[in-house]
Amino acid sequence: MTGTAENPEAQAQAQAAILMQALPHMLRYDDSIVVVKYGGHAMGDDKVGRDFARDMVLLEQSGVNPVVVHGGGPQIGAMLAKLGIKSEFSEGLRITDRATVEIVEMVLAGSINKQIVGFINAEGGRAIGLCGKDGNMVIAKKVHQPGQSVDLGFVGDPAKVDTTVLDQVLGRELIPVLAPIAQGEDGETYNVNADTFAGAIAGALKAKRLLFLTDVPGVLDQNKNIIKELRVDQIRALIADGTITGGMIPKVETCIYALEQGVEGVVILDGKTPHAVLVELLTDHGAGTLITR
Ligand SMILES: Nc1ncnc2c1ncn2[C@@H]1O[C@H](COP(=O)(O)OP(=O)(O)O)[C@@H](O)[C@H]1O
Ligand SMILES: CC(=O)N[C@@H](CCC(=O)OP(=O)(O)O)C(=O)O
Repeated sequence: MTGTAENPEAQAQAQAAILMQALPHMLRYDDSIVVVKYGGHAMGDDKVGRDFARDMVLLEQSGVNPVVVHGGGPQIGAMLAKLGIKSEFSEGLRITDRATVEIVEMVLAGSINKQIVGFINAEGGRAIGLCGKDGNMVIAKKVHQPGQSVDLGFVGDPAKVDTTVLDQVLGRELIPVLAPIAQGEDGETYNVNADTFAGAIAGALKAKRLLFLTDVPGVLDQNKNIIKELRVDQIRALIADGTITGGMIPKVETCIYALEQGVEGVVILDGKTPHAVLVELLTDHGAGTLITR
């Protein structure tokens, strides 16, 4: 038995000491923008969703301006399977025909977006759910994969980002929650990879941090140990020697893009670890892999 459980005063002192440890970190991020990409694999069950929402509300209350960009790849896959629509990927991107894009928009901008908004509001925050179409925030252009003959259909990359709507929302105790759906100049709806969307938003907002919540502790070396810090040139070497593969390649490429656009640092971390975002931003320990220029 620790003394604190029997001694409420000592317990309160211990709690106050923990709060004080967070002060330098709160000051560091005060009034700055942190974009958090919440991946479909990191979403898990309702408890994980509620914990994530509480972290966002705590950040907002600490003076940080969080912007959530969510994915939902596994959830789209489950809905397409339920409807009997076959789905395939080419180099990590979902081949998206007209029937598929309707479902993608329904799942991302509809159910997942509103679920996250609901979780944040239930924890005392005020979230506002948007997608790239709102206020022409993101204009997409159709993706053509070099050297590939396959037509990806309605898959887009962010060609233009207009932050007017976000500028209105940020700093007013509202937490924007963004679904990676955008309109093209041709008026069509495009399915945008959530990592790419988050990178474009973080770049346009010149965010202090871009956090990728995924299903691994960070970038792992050949022995599966976490690499705590990486610079852009080291990333290129890790891709070249085969240490970074699969879904991690577009993720780290987005990191490089975001850093080039003026984001100060990008962190890849495990979204299923309780309070991963708070550990990263508000403790001395930190979490995941920090990538800087
Ligand atoms: N060096 C590496 N370190 C960590 N993960 C890696 C590495 N190389 C490949 N990966 C893979 O990348 C995956 C994360 O990418 P992805 O599945 O696209 O994530 P998300 O769905 O969260 O966007 C990991 O689950 C892992 O299988
Ligand atoms: C073009 C493309 O592949 N879009 C993704 C969008 C969702 C996403 O990226 O979700 P995660 O972050 O959970 O992977 C898709 O259709 O799955």
